[in-house]
Amino acid sequence: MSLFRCPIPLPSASNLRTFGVYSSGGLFALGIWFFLDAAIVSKHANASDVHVHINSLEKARLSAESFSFSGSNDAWKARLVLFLGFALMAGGLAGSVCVLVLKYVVPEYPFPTLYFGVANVIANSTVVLWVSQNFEDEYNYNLALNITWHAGLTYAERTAILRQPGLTIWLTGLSASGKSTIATALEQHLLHNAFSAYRLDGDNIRFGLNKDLGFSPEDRVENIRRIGEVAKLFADAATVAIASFISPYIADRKIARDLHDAAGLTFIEVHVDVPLEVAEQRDPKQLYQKARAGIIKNFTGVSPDAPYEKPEKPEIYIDTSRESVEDAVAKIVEYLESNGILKLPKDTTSS
Ligand SMILES: Nc1ncnc2c1ncn2[C@@H]1O[C@H](COP(=O)(O)OS(=O)(=O)O)[C@@H](OP(=O)(O)O)[C@H]1O
Ligand SMILES: Nc1ncnc2c1ncn2[C@@H]1O[C@H](COP(=O)(O)OP(=O)(O)O)[C@@H](O)[C@H]1O
Repeated sequence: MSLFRCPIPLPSASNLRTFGVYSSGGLFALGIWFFLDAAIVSKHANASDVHVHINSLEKARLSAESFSFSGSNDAWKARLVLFLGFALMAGGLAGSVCVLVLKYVVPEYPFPTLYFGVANVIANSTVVLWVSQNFEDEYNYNLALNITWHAGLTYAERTAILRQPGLTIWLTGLSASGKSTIATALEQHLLHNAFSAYRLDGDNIRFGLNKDLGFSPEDRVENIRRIGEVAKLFADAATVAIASFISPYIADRKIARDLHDAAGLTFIEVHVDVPLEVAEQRDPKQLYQKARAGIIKNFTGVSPDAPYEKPEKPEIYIDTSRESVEDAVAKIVEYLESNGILKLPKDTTSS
């Protein structure tokens, strides 16, 4: 039993000893509390599991440096810290097993004394299992797909160089509500004011990227999923992506929004509203006429199987039966300026 006695003589005063026992217990409890607290905070802030050890490092940078000796060496530093962390945890686990076998598994120590040793092993094993499980999932996933994230410039670096933020302005509404007309005018207005802007339009995208998709509910879901991803790339490239799609389903627009939120990019939903009768009167492509005649199936707002779900809380609402195209553009620009998203020069006359 003298195996674990400290070789350095310690003060023998009994209250000093008691103080030592309680302080080490307190420190242990504090350590566990900090660990759990950091894990919970990390979970909320990063929406993923344990990031406690490498929170101060940018994950994209870490992955990009996986096979490189250049860069800031963050990856190597993180690996060293992780290696030491895992080595300490493994040492802790091995130590707890030794203590259990040598100190507690003896006939004189039945339950509950034996429980101290067992609890020590369980505590150490749980920490090791939990941490390794969380790291393993992510690396296995990337290994299985054989892909590595390559980070170049960060979004912050791009926007600083280009001196403009990236964002997505998402126009949703019935066919002929005025989405394309407003999107075109807005794109021109921003470009004339030296902002990079690019319009992604329902009709146009279906000539290329999404030419394999029709208007069944499944195809519309896929259409919006792809556009959400593309718009996010434009926004990440420090451009104003102006997406004008019917995008009839609330859930799909939310997916596009969440994608931007997760990347820290601004997403502004604009409901381009119009009464169905007004849209039908406009009917610039005679699509409503064809839908009423039964020539076009699944036509949004007309066919019972093609509903339009209005946004519940769009950032901007425009009723094009009451507001002109110029009013609509001014309203969007006003929103961008008053929310500190873009600042357009005051003296411009171009639109
Ligand atoms: N069945 C049916 N329903 C709705 N729209 C139809 C349909 N068939 C063809 N079109 C033309 O396609 C344009 C809408 O494409 P989107 O990609 O915006 O639609 S969706 O978001 O996937 O619902 C739409 O363009 P806009 O009028 O500019 O909205 C129409 O020109
Ligand atoms: N206030 C308005 N805003 C937008 N378009 C309008 C407005 N008033 C009339 N229009 C007309 O309505 C039609 C809308 O067509 P479009 O922009 O292609 O709509 P969508 O892209 O939603 O199908 C155009 O012919 C446009 O000139």
